[in-house]
Amino acid sequence: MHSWSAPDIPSLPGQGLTVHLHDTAAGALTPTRGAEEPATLYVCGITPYDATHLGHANTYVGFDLLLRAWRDAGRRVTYVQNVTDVDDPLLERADETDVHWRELAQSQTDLFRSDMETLRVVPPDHYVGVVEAMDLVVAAVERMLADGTAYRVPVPEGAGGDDPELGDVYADLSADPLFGTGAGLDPDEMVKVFAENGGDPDRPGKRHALDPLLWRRTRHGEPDWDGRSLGRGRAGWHIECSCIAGKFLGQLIEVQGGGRDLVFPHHEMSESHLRVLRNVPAPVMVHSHGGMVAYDGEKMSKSLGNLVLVSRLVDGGADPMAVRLALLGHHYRSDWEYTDADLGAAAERLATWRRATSATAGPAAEPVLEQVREALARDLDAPAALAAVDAWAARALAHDAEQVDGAPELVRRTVDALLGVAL
Ligand SMILES: Nc1ncnc2c1ncn2[C@@H]1O[C@H](COS(=O)(=O)NC(=O)[C@@H](N)CS)[C@@H](O)[C@H]1O
Ligand SMILES: [Zn+2]
Repeated sequence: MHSWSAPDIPSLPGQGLTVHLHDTAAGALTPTRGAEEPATLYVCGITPYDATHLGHANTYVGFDLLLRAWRDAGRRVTYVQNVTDVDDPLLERADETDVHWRELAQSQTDLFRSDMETLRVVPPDHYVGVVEAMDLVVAAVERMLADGTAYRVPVPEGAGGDDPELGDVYADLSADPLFGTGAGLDPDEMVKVFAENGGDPDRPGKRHALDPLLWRRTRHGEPDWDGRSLGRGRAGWHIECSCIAGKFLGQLIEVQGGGRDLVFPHHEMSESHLRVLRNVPAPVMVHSHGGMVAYDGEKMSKSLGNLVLVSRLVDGGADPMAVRLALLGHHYRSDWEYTDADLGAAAERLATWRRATSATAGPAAEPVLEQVREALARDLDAPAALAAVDAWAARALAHDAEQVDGAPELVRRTVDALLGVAL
């Protein structure tokens, strides 16, 4: 699947610092690797409907900072993102809105791509839909059945499909002694959160309540794919990301990223499947999660319908760079409530920065570059980076500092390359 066109990233003098990121599993700041190591990043992509709300955008702009900081630090990055272009919630939404699920997925993925371009988010090197990756999932699930780390559960009576005795396939989590060590939840909480996020802890025939679905056999009226020895059906949610990340990122996923709502069950399960398939204890080095964006007092989400869409803001006249700055004004890991005032304040900041960098001379810019680099290296502290640029702009507009030729141009390049904001 094609991704989207990449924004220019201007070069900067010198080189960025080693990026430290908060690791959800360790609960601590963790250094990512040095310039000599190729960087591998997996960020879970959208389930394509109601795209692109500010919650989605908050997450992808957040990891865009990581990608930009890594490149500034001289690292070669391989970035992979999936699209969950078939899944229960997508099929439900397609039914509700009487749109064919393929059409819904296609149009919403197109809208997402154009929103990412509008926000100047650097595209992934591999943008992969689960539909096009179905064979990867079939091969992985056949392996797990052969290794005894997965098992079949009979399909409910009358669910439809050929040879129902083949059954759905579940992962046997007891094959992974490290399961659950990432999320920091006790067993009861895990069962509760699992059930709230598409899990089926009470399904008869399962060995353990938390065992996740790997392969769902054909059901009446649902799309299905050739599962070879599994029988026709479709991929489970978590194994999809294990397979797509595993295929393109080789032995180590340096950063597995997403919003905090993916910590459990999704990222815990995806990593568990990779441990079992690869027989390694730590397929993921840093577990990185962004905060939740709310609106009208509730987490912005499809089901609640309290969505603020990037495209609607921009169609309404908002400068995309003001939208991006509104997001950058909040630390990527913080939960926050979007208000229209956020956009207003960001538009003002944008106008101030544009005014301050329109001159040919201004206060020295090297300190700003250094402060922005330090801020991003410290767990992508965008608010601190914005404050450093604010301070420079105030001095530039007050004309109370030495006037260095070309300084405004270096500030423009710094803000563009590291924050993705075109002035
Ligand atoms: N309100 C929100 N605030 C911040 N991030 C959000 C919000 N809602 C969703 N996200 C993030 O946006 C990304 C896409 O979410 S999604 O469309 O529901 N799709 C999925 O979670 C799956 N396709 C991942 S494989 C995820 O990383 C999710 O954590
Ligand atoms: Zn995922």
